[in-house]
Amino acid sequence: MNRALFLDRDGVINIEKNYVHKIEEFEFIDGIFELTKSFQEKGYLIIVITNQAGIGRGYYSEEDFHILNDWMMEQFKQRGINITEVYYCPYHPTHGIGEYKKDSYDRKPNPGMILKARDKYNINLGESFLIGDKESDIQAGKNAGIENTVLFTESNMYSLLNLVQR
Ligand SMILES: O=P(O)(O)OC[C@@H](O)[C@H]1O[C@H](OP(=O)(O)O)[C@@H](O)[C@@H](O)[C@@H]1O
Ligand SMILES: [Mg+2]
Ligand SMILES: [Zn+2]
Repeated sequence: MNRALFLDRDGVINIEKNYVHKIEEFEFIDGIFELTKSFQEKGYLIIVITNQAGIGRGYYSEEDFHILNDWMMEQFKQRGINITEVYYCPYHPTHGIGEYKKDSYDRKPNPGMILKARDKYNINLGESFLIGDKESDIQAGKNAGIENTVLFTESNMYSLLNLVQR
């Protein structure tokens, strides 16, 4: 079985600026490359799980998301870090427009995205980690059965480097 580091995107990989959807808006958070590299070196898969209701709200398109996402994955790849997969949920239960107005099992705090990754990559959630910037991220982890959850604030990204040694 595999172990994974599940990462929220906005507020953990990049600075949260409300519905970031353009490359020029995207600012990596200090320490995220070191953190993901240290987990990768310990054999963890790096998997991103992100609510992207900005799509459902009509602020940007799925195409916009994929352009930014491809660019983001390339930045990690250039530093020798492999993001196994990025799961995203475009739906919003009340503010979604048309087909995007939906109460989705994938939308955090629901665990849908984590469970899809578990099944596809044979992940032992009990030995995995999740880092999020919101309580709903942590709840999604708990709802999926991940015990090692970390609510991230700017101050402690580097302190997370020793998470794995323990
Ligand atoms: O990677 P994340 O942190 O799951 O992405 C969060 C953003 O999609 C978006 O989330 C929230 O919007 P909704 O309530 O889901 O519409 C807000 O916190 C926005 O500020 C975030 O940018
Ligand atoms: Mg976030
Ligand atoms: Zn725009």
